[in-house]
Amino acid sequence: MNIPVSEQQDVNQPRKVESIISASWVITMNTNAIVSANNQPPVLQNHSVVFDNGVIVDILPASEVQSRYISNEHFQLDDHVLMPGLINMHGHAAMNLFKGMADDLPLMTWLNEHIWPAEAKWVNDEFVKDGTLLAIAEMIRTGTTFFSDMYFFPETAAEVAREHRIRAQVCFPILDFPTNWGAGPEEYLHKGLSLYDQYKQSEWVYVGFGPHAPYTVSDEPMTEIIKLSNQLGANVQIHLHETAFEVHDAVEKTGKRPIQRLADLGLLSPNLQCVHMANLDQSDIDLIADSGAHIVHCPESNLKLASGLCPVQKLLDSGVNVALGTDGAASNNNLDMFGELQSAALIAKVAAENAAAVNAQQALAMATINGAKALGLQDQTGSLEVGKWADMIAVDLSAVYHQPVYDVISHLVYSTNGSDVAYSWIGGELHLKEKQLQKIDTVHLKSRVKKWAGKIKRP
Ligand SMILES: CSC[C@H]1O[C@@H](n2cnc3c(O)ncnc32)[C@H](O)[C@@H]1O
Ligand SMILES: [Zn+2]
Repeated sequence: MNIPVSEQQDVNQPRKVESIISASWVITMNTNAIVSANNQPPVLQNHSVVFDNGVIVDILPASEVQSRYISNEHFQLDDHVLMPGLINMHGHAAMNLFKGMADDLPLMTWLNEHIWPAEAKWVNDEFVKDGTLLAIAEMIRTGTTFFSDMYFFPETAAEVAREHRIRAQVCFPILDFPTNWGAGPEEYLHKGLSLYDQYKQSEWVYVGFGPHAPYTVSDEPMTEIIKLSNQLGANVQIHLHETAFEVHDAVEKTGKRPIQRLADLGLLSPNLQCVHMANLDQSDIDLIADSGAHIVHCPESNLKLASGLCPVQKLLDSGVNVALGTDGAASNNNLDMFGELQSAALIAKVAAENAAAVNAQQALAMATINGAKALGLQDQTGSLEVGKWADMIAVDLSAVYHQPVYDVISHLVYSTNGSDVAYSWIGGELHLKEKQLQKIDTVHLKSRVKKWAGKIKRP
């Protein structure tokens, strides 16, 4: 191939690139490194990550970067940890507008008596537009670069994510009954498939199927979902085994535990993401492990709604991929993935009656590379590696309350929260700089949200 002389690279000259980020610590979460000696991902001291066209091109000691690369943009982040952006694998973004509306209730009372009536009254296209942007602002501010959503008006959530340049998996809802978004399963599937078509080439928005739960989706639509998702190779996300009531009620009505029913229908596959799984026995774990389906653990929602404890260590020991999600802000009540990964590490110890259960590295993996695996995008995101998207964040450890820093991984899991996130890049685009959102007009957003709050009020 003939390269024009003007474009030829002199091997001795520094290569011109889009951006260079140098930080005191770099945690790559490289998949191979995680399984290296002591299961400890390496912490690279004083390293630089170099990216061009939104993709990582090099990770090297900061002392070598000047001689190899040249860029108009070089961030020198002392006392910061550079790491992969967090992946929030389950939520209902627009529900941010219902935050604090119905607290201290168990799941079915919360849903039947508060949330579903409120959704019937308020949820429309405008609600989803403003609520989703509010959620995106919180997620970017606290370190999330990829989120998964399951809510009504998914075309609006997808558009808000696309417009604001955050990556998203948008699972369109399917239920047996009508809602403000559609008349029933046929219409949900029809609208969802056209949304899938719209984004099938996108590297930012991934459309998946969102059957709400086993107790709201009967066999006929479930079978249709299985057929269509297999044809397309699309992901499916479902709330599953969230409460003991769900499991007992299913056994009483169908003679089967919910996951057994779904297995018999043919839903279990590596394209399936099972959310919650807070009430499991060994037969459930075996079904998941054998199928290659993924689990999305939502520890804070499970605690708040008193749903149960997901046996994360047992699942990991069985070879199941466990990712992490916040669930919606009406059952959490925030979207801070640093808080979530701390909760995940702490609760696992009580659940397993073992302080060594879900150590800091495993918790961090759940919030990064395991999310990417659940999405089927582990070659694109979830760790900092050459050739992957530049989806990354820098966490500021300079505050007095972070001193001393012996082990940055311990700090990130046990003593950091989302407000310590100072920088965020998605596909190399700068979204957060010195803790300030760069692409969202928060003054305008807050005034829109205040208007909603004035109308909705807490009953
Ligand atoms: C089909 S759109 C999403 C639907 O799910 C409701 N929801 C929110 N959190 C939970 C949960 O923890 N379990 C079950 N359903 C949940 C949400 O309000 C929407 O109606
Ligand atoms: Zn949920």
